Amino acid sequence: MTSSTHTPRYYALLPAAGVGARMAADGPKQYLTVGGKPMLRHAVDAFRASELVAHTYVVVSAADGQIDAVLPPELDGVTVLRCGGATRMDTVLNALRALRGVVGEGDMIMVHDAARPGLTPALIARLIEGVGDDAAGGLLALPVVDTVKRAAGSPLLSAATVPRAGLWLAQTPQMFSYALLLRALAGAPDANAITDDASAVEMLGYAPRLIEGHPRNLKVTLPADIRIAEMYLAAGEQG
Ligand SMILES: Nc1ccn([C@@H]2O[C@H](COP(=O)(O)OP(=O)(O)OP(=O)(O)O)[C@@H](O)[C@H]2O)c(=O)n1
Ligand SMILES: C[C@](O)(CO)[C@H](O)COP(=O)(O)O
Repeated sequence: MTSSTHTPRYYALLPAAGVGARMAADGPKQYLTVGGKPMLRHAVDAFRASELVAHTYVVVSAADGQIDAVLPPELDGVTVLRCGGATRMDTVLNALRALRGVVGEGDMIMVHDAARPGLTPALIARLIEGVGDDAAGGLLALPVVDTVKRAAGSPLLSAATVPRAGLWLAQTPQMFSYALLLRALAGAPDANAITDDASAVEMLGYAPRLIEGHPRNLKVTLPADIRIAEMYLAAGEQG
């Protein structure tokens, strides 16, 4: 699906209002130090280093007391929005509503987890190039390489093997036009069931492009992920 003669601008939007329950740290995981700086700062710096990105918006909760130390107000190219919601979807939707009239309807929004510190300008460029002018947008993702089991029972049993052909693991950034993403999230039935932006867009009948990402762009979810993220950051490969 292709459309439009409008030349879009590319914006980054980072939901950073989660509590990191699965990390079970002292505070929200986006502020944990990974490879020498806060996790969130790695993600923001990848967008700041990309010449393709017009501006970066970071969305935190109204009560957040740590953001100013990580992203000082004078930092170029970044604006903090204090409108985080109860779910990731709510956080992104609140930010899109706050940006109405600030970004154009046809401009492209790259939504990226604050908890993915391994993003690089090369991966951002790959997403933008891969999506091109496809009106359905697209996302970074990785093909599943392991054998996939369906679990059942207690104790857990391997009830079936799910064919992995055609299965991909969604990463971020996920990129859509402002208008499409707002329509998708505003119309989505259940914020708790929408774990990524692409799933809301799919519900409108669109099929976003899958662009191969890189393992270094993992989401830091569990404590053991910190070491893996640090390994990729130290290796320096751009993805
Ligand atoms: N209400 C929420 C929930 C999540 N997020 C953000 O969405 C991304 C998704 O990552 P995830 O691992 O789900 O983060 P948390 O919700 O913090 O983690 P958990 O589910 O373990 O609590 C993170 O950048 C997180 O800060 C958000 O902005 N607002
Ligand atoms: C958006 C995401 O990171 C894509 O993999 C993921 O869906 C976040 O979901 P989670 O269930 O909160 O980990």
